[in-house]
Amino acid sequence: MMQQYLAIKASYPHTLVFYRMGDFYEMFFADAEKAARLLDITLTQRGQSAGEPVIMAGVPFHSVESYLARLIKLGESVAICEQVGDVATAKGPVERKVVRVVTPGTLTDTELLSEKAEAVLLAVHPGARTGLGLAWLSVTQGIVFLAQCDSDDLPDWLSRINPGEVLYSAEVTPTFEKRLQALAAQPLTSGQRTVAVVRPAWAFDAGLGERKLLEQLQAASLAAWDAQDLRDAHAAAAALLAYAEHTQGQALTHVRSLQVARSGDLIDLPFNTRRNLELTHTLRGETQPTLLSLLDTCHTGMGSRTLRQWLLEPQRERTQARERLAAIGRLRDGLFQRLRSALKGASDVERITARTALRQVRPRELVGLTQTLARAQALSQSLASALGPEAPALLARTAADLMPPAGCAELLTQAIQPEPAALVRDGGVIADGFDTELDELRAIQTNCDGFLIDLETRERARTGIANLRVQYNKVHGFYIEVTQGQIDKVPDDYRRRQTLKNAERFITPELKAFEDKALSAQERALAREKWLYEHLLDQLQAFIDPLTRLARAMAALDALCALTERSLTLNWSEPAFTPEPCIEIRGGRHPVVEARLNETSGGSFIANDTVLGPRARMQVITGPNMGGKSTYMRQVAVIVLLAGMGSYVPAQSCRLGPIDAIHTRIGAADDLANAQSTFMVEMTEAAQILNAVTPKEAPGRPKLTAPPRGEDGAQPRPGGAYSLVLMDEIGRGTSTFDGLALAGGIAAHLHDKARCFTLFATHYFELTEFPASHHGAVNVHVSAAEGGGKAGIVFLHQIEPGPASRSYGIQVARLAGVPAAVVQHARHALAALESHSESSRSQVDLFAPPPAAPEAETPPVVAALAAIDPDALSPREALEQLYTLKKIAGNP
Ligand SMILES: Nc1ncnc2c1ncn2[C@@H]1O[C@H](COP(=O)(O)OP(=O)(O)OP(=O)(O)O)[C@@H](O)[C@H]1O
Repeated sequence: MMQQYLAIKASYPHTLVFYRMGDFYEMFFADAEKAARLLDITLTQRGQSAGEPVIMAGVPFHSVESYLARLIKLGESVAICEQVGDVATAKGPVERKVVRVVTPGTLTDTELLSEKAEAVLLAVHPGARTGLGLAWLSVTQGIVFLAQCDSDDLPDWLSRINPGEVLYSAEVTPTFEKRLQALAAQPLTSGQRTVAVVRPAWAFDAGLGERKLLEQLQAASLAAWDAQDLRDAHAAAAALLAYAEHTQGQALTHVRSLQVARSGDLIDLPFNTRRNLELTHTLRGETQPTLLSLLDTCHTGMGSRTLRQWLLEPQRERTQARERLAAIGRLRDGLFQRLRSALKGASDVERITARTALRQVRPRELVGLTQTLARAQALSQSLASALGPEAPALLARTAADLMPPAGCAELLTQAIQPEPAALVRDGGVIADGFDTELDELRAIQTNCDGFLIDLETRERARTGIANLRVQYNKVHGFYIEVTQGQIDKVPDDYRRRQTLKNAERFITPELKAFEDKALSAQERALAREKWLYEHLLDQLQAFIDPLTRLARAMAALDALCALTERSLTLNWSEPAFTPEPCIEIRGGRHPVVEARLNETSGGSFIANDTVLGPRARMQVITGPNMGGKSTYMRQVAVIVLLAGMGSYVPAQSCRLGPIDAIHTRIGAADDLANAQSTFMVEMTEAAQILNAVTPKEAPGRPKLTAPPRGEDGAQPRPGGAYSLVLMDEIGRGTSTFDGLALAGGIAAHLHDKARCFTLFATHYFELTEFPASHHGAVNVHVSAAEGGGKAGIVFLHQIEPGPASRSYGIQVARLAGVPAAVVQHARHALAALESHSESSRSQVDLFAPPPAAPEAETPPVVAALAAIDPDALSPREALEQLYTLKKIAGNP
């Protein structure tokens, strides 16, 4: 057995091997020690192998899921090694095989997966230059995604893809490996870490990847997806698919879709934006209150996952958003309520379908699927009939896709018992009446006594032996017992089995046949059930594609119903998209802050307008601390994002031009782990934004020399899109002058050179002079009133035109409970500072561009050289010129 174990372990050197022995999964040697440490289970020793004691630790098979869950959470992978041979006939140890490998990126077990999030596997392949090929998939979702990106953008892609595992080649450069390992070790927004897994270099073969993709998609060319040239991504896909198949122990027949993610397709939401806007996690890493937790009133896990994806991956092109808005518009008239009640309690068809394709599906999941197919059919019909001929396209498609494939539900109902056992190996899964042989085998078990009584009666009548008895014992099995006195009446077809003192025992061909059946009936029934279940899985494979479509339609409908419900409950309105660049919001609110105020009855949220367009593309926002600057800025970004995903928005009205990215620099967090100071983090983030929003000078195009000014200054990027930039108190992490100078420089750059709408909140009053010299900028302030409350200040949270008159920092400090003596001291010091600064203030133009560097004079020797035309010179003249040049250069 140890030999068998060691041979298996050799193929999984870096994975814990769970080796099935009876009712336990055992681990040996180093695996046992590791598992004992991680799971806090007991280590034992038994026997010897190669002269060493065998150290082992085990977990009971019936509770294996909870141990697996803990190990996966710790980033471990586990190979599940089952007995596959026949225990009865095996000589030596029963044959065993690893049937699947459970890894963080390829989970399919419902028990191990979060209902609301996908487990994603990613493969990364550095190309010849600085590009990277990416390929990723969630095994339960069945879509392969491909992308090629710049190496510098890897962190943003990682944060967007949120993989549980990332695969890379053993032959990447040590620098790249180090960088990837470091990125993987950083917690994602979700607080989850990624496990980086090294795979052999040959697994990353572009040709192989393309072939595998074509095989999965059953297509002849990748051109239909415009993916034929993504060689680095093909290489990544080769490793991705091979690894996923390796973990599932079989082909991924349900993976039939491909999507190419191009960086220009989506509204960019860099890591900082996702974090600062608290889209899926709060700044503290909790899952609520966040924008997603507010939006997600879905009734199914599939719906929640879809909603999350819509939120995090809004498209720049607005067809999709328009379709969703049209669908919500139609659902709002009460239709959504009827549909939702049918969605409640629906099973996770998407995951069940994937598990069916992977032949891992459990009987009860199939019962859930059967019931959900009935719901889907009802949903499809009621949706189609409610919509009529003028249906929005998305809803019409959804209704069509929700129609279950013909024959699927019938097959399942006929095949599976209404309340089956949890596992096929326990029996009691296949329905009565589905298979004659199984029915017979079951009948033998249940009707055993009846058959024996019936046989006894018939044999008594046939032989005339009144005391003939049909009986059974463990040693001899079934027999017919006839007392010695009646022996002469025994018919010819009776065969003697045993002779006793007073009686003879016989067997007949009929009884022998019954015995064969009865004795093995239970075992055979179990075997038959297993076979029938496998056969059922074969038949179900034909339904995988329509079931996948049905699952996606159901998930989309659930997400749309949730958005509809939110739009009504929270009083949101439909955004309008316009081709010209603008952000015009009337009565905008921050939905999460508003919800919190409602919950805590902390007053009502004050709605605010925002108007940004080519004439006013930057707002310089001033006002007291606690006044609501951050809230206002975030609310604009959140509204833009919600509209981008195709949701109604928390505003009275909203008109939006094309937006290609949302960048945020808010708050300052020390990155102690990476030894970066608050100020360093602040500047790094600012630099990233400035680089991202500044159009790159394409070779051959005229240089952007003078900063463009006035109305024509900032032109939209190709495609007419602007980025939205939120800058909150930039420069505050250093000394006042440095900070102010940097803030002024950054504002000027964003205004003059970048293609963006900017909300620029600051405490530097000097910056309120910025709009005077920059025509695309305006001052706004959050209002506060003096005199009210015990701190002498009331926050009105209203955005008003013009700069703030003062900052109220001292009042806020008092409000926060700073001792009165300190507040008094500060007031005194403030008065002194203000009078000093008034008197010594010199006119400094903070925003003037630096003087151009003086033109370097052309050296005389170069000028002389330029004047020479070599073709026009005789050899002698050439020699003279050479002497002259030497003289000019000062060499006699
Ligand atoms: N429009 C609003 N209506 C009602 N309450 C608001 C509004 N905006 C902000 N608030 C409340 O004021 C609090 C402070 O807001 P916020 O953090 O946006 O202020 P701030 O001006 O950015 O402050 P600081 O300059 O200190 O960062 C919020 O937590 C919220 O409770």
